[in-house]
Amino acid sequence: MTDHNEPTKNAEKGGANDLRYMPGFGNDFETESLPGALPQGQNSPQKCAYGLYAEQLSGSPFTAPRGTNERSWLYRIRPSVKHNGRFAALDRPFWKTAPCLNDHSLALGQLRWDPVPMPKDAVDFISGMRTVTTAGDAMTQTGMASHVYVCNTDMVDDYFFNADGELLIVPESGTLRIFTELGMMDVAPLEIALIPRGMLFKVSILEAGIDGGARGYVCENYGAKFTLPERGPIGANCLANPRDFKTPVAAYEDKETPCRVLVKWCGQFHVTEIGHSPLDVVAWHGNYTPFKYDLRTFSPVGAILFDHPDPSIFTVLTAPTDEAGTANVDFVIFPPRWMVAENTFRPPWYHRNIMSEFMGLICGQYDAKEEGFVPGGMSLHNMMLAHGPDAYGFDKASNAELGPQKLDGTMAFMFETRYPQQLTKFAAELETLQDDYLDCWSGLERKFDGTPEGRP
Ligand SMILES: O=C(O)Cc1cc(O)ccc1O
Ligand SMILES: [Fe+2]
Repeated sequence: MTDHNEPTKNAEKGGANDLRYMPGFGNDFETESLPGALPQGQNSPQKCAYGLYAEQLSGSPFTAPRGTNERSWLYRIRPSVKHNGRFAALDRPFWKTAPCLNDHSLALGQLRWDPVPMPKDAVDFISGMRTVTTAGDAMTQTGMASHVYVCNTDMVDDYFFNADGELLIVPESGTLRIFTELGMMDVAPLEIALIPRGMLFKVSILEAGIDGGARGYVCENYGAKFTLPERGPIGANCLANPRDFKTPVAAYEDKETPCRVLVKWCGQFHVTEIGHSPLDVVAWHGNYTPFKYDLRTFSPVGAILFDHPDPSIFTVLTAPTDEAGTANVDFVIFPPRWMVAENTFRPPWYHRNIMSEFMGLICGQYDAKEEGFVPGGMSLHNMMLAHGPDAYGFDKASNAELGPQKLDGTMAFMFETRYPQQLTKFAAELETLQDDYLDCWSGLERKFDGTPEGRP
């Protein structure tokens, strides 16, 4: 078997960062691993070079407006019809799909978990996917799911595509090598990757992290594709800049041995056996592509005089709905930044929100919760359920000296959706669920005593 990835040919496992990428968000890219493999001036010549087959992969309806029309042309050793034989049912009981209602009997409340433990058995990126919440309805292409992946095994002859949505992958421990139809990406903690709906890929562990494996979070977006948020009065720069998104150059496997294609389709899993690798795309062009992005390149804009702005200022990617400003899901980060606001309670305020907030932590501490929210952990503050700083954080921030202060070495994030997030049985029964989470607010005592100063 050979991996072809020009010009760094045969990028072997272990060689992190030797892969090549093309910069830009939503660009029309072109790339070939063999010279002349990509037709010029047309998509579908009578005969393609090297005996390749031409195939279009459409990520939007043919007639979508120009700004949201996404498709790529793939030039491959065999067309995908040769990859999709007769499917058999496959059991992947921990990967759930919306609607998945009443899956547990846990009482309504704010929830927090310590990290998901690594299973003792061999699990790869697909069998190690653990759904925490589902929202909306995949069948109507609305909503999302929040997952955690825990894996300790490479996908070698197994390949996967998800017809139900795109996958936003947020590693927390361990570096992944993601080999997609359009090329290879190495993705480490503090980076994210996006795999478009319907695109085949496999995942191996390039550098092991926790327990000799890898762990992270995934947002499965059933709705409109993630795009960059409008910057409004911020102007043409800052937040996530388009050139920091990286799309892989073409790479292919020439492998004629037994392989399996796994598919998730309307919440069900299916498998078919084939005699070759489906990652056989030698050249491609188009704008329906996977990409990765380094969260350290996000340029935050924030409060430079007083008050705490809404966290939407930290939106990296947004998946819109038809209702203005009402996201199917937003991917928001809380990156290292300077806090300088005067006469201000600087951490997040207490609040209730129509949107439902799933949070994870990649490293460091989160300013509203210095204790109890640890890297690899997660919290769920669902539609209209009150939350905010714990008692310790409130006290500390209410009495802090308000000089310039850098929040450093930290990266939290939020999957925030307009749809209520339904808990799975797995999450409700997870041993790392913190039974005492609500106690973090129990020390918030009455300070009102009828005087303007209140009780200290
Ligand atoms: O709840 C949270 O911790 C996330 C959050 C952060 C913030 O700065 C403002 C609102 C908000 O929901
Ligand atoms: Fe919140």
